[in-house]
Amino acid sequence: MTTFDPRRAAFDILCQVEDGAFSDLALDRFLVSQPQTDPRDRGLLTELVYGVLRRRGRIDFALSRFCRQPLHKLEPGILCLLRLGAHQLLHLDKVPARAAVYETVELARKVKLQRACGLLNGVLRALDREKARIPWPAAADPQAHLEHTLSIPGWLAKRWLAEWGAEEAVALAAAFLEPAPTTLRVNTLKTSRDAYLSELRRQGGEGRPGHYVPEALHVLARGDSGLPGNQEGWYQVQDQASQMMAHLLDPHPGEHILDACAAPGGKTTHIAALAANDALITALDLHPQRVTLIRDGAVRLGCRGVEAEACDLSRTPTKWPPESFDRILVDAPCSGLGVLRRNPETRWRRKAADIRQMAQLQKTILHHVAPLLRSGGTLVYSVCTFTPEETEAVISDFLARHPEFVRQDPRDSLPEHWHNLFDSQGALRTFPHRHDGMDAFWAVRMIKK
Ligand SMILES: C[S@@+](CC[C@H](N)C(=O)[O-])C[C@H]1O[C@@H](n2cnc3c(N)ncnc32)[C@H](O)[C@@H]1O
Repeated sequence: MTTFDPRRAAFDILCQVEDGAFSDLALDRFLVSQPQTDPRDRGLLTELVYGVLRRRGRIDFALSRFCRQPLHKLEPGILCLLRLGAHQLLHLDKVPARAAVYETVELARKVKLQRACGLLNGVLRALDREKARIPWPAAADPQAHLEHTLSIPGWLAKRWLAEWGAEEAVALAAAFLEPAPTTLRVNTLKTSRDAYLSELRRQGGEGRPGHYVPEALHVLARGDSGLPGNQEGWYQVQDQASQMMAHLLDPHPGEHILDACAAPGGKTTHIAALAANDALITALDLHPQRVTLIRDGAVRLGCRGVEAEACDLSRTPTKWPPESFDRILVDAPCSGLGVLRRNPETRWRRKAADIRQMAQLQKTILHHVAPLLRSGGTLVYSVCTFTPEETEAVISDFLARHPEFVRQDPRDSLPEHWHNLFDSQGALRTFPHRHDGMDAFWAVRMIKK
């Protein structure tokens, strides 16, 4: 077993994220390149990267009390080192304070920022001495509590308070600070959930069935050799909320189905499995390199009938005649605020203007796919966010422009224990602090008259 320096790797990955990389992809890339390494180093690296990104608001609140310069005036590399050191001091019980300070100063030397050693030493030691006396804003001041204690950017905190009220906004923010569960969709084309769980246990792991989706399995512990059956296509890593969308679409064998925004293909391959591998599925995505992921996934999972191709649905699609499809899923590009646990940097990247832009794109995509659905066909619109602009407002706009569609309350056709996931308008809404740890998704089912 080889070793690597988790703090150095975390620094490099956080710098990449600062330059626009996605933390989950950058972390995966690094971990895949270091297969034979100590699980404790891998664990610390993951904790450092996700922890700093999730708790940045709180870390900065603490640092700004001890740093004479405003944080935004610091060199990005130095600020990154300060955040790494502060996260260890504030949130990692298992790292002794002396080690957190010493290792951060040493790291500064390794990354050629030795000129910051004095600053790092001074600020981190002061933080360690005074950390019990930091006046964290309490829930009585919900805006400050959300921003500085729970690390929600100010503009988002303001929106959540207006939309949800203080108690719910705080509960949601707290849930988004926790790591997301590892949830699998067991591939029923190759095995069953019971058989997979038995195999996981046989190899020293542990899991528990998802509460809602019959294929969902939460992994509680991995065996020594990881998860069984990756190459064999026994599973797809997929949040349980995401797994609900193919069930909402309700595909049947023999149908022609359009998955309009399909990459990397989690829902496409689920649709294939639910249709007993006997549907023709046209899977589109804007980005050709992401279309490759759909094809690779379909091969690994043994899905037949998947035709994946690049297509920009912000333009009118001309390849398919009207009424070509029996069912359409629009799993639209969105602000992604429902998956903050998995993409923690999203909270710092998103701007209010993005939400308006996304909503416009979602309306355009829906408008362009509407003619492709046959009369009597089913259209499901889903997003992994919960802003009113990208959910109810998109559907109101769509139904006003397309009176040939009606909303359908799907509860009658779904298991009874799903019913509490629907609001009074028949929209599916999931939240991590309420529903079996699921990501926050929103979806509606519509029928073409
Ligand atoms: C939420 S993701 C889809 C996730 C996918 N359904 C799954 O379950 O694996 C949204 C997708 O929309 C794609 N997209 C963005 N703009 C698009 C456009 N104009 N036309 C088609 N696809 C688009 C993105 O590339 C992205 O892959």
